[in-house]
Amino acid sequence: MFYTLQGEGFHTGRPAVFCRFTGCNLWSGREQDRAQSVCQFCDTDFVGTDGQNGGKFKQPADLAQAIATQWPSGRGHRFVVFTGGEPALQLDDRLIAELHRLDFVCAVETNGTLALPDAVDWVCISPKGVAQVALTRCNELKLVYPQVDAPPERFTELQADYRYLSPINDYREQTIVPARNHATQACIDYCLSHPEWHLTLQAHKIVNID
Ligand SMILES: C[S@@+](CC[C@H](N)C(=O)[O-])C[C@H]1O[C@@H](n2cnc3c(N)ncnc32)[C@H](O)[C@@H]1O
Ligand SMILES: Nc1nc2[nH]cc(C(=O)O)c2c(=O)[nH]1
Ligand code: SF4
Ligand SMILES: [Mg+2]
Repeated sequence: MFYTLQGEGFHTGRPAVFCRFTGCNLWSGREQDRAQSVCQFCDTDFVGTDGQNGGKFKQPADLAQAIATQWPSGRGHRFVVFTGGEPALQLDDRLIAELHRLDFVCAVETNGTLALPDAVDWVCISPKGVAQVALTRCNELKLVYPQVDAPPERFTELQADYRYLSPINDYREQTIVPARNHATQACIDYCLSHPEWHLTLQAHKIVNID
């Protein structure tokens, strides 16, 4: 868990507590499994619960309280982003209810393959490779581009208020993003010829924050 600025998509620049769940249904998180996985470009270490402010929380209220502790005291505009790993494996109605009680707006970053609690306030789906997207609508669709098995045209039926292309980043580089590499140029070209798609950059990597 960490307090930072949302670096991607619609809410870029917005202060948020990030709560990163362990585990994913599309990759084990082990390097030796990466090449055989459905999702092969993940830039994130989601193995274990020993990360920054990590731990195991038995009750939803305990996790909600730990999240609230991250927020600057006496300040409103509370916003939490559930990510991972794949948060849909663990997120449930009780946790969302506890966070709503604590006045948090709840967002989720998901690969879209699994159902989510209805009460989540903001859903960002980021499809991966051949994995079938099970959700039918979202607030934002944030497609990592290019992906041979997941071209933008595959998602025309998926309802989304906003559609973003996010240049695929070399997973070996956690921080530095070249100003304009091949993937970024490909995103620019696609957006210019398909104006319903907007470019988003991983701003946190550019400015080197969490
Ligand atoms: C680590 S994932 C966790 C949430 C969820 N499992 C998912 O895939 O959306 C968080 C975000 O990082 C993006 N991401 C992961 N690896 C990336 C990479 N190499 N380049 C660009 N975005 C990446 C994902 O597409 C997703 O939008
Ligand atoms: N600043 C920042 N913004 C982010 N947006 C999505 C992230 C993620 O890993 O889910 C992420 C992240 O790890 N850091
Ligand atoms: S990007 Fe998301 S779906 Fe892909 S391995 Fe990472 S956590 Fe899993
Ligand atoms: Mg990230």
